[in-house]
Amino acid sequence: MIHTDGLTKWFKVTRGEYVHAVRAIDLSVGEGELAAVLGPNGAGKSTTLRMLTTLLEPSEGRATVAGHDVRSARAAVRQRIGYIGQGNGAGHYQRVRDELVVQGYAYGLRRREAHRRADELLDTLQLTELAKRTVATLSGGQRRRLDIALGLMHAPPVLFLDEPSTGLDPQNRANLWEHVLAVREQFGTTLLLTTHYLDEADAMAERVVIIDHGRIIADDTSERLKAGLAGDRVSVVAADPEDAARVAELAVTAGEVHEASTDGPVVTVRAPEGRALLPAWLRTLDAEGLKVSSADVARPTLDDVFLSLTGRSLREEAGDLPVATPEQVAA
Ligand SMILES: Nc1ncnc2c1ncn2[C@@H]1O[C@H](COP(=O)(O)OP(=O)(O)OP(=O)(O)O)[C@@H](O)[C@H]1O
Repeated sequence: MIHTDGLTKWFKVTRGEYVHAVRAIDLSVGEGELAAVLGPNGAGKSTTLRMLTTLLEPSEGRATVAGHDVRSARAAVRQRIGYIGQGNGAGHYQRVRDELVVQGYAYGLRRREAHRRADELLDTLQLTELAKRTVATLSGGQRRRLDIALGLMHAPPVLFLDEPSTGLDPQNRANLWEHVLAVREQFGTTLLLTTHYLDEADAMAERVVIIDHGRIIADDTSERLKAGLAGDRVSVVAADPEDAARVAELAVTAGEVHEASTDGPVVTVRAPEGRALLPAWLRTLDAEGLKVSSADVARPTLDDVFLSLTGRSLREEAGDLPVATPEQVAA
């Protein structure tokens, strides 16, 4: 549904200086997939989305969405996508249902179809009770749901959402996600969204694309990214700190282990399958007569993945991209 080949964007900032916002991105998202694009501030997420939605012309490379080229078939792409940007699209003084119907007309729906679709979306996004309220009276979470409904009025097969949950409290974020998943379930929509929230991408998206400095640095299921790059963190606390070195040695005999470290009585290892390693490790320790006071397995997070790829934490704000001369951009 979404394919890019060397998709690139640079912006001229001053004479002779450019920001290389997106660098040769190759991405492929299949029909009905839900992919989250994750990355620090300024990584190039919005710029990528804006190229895929025909709002920005790529500097180089190619992209097709729903089978049409974003450069040469902009109108065809626009007919087949919904885009919910970071701003709020709905007018303030219109009633909710009217806003949807007018949007339907803008996309060329006939009266009956626009009304039917508006009611269907009000139902899916649990806005029916608010249908007669003016947009200005809605809460932040309700407005975000209305934005999604607006983006879906013309039944696009692909929906792009740029940071849909930013600014919402945790309860409203969870609620929004329920609705995004319901949309996919009901309409089979392909969804590509950007988010800052690691936990959200982890829990909801089946596919996580991590962008840093305009490049894709990881693209896989969250589970595989975490298992392959970070591994579970397994800790055992020796009852006697003198045993710590021996406890660490025995971890290796219990299963596959990467990086072992000791800190006083605490022995920590990384393991691809922590939940399998820990009982085997404890059995080995028991057989050797070594006493343990506590043990723990922590699943890796996407932040661990980002850290192991870049040496930085995704939770820290990334600085702006350096500007470059045209020669550097070309290189
Ligand atoms: N019109 C523009 N002119 C110059 N530079 C731009 C322009 N638009 C974006 N940039 C720069 O391109 C880089 C990527 O920006 P982009 O908005 O795509 O990042 P992002 O990952 O979406 O960030 P955020 O999470 O903060 O929204 C940034 O360094 C940004 O300052």
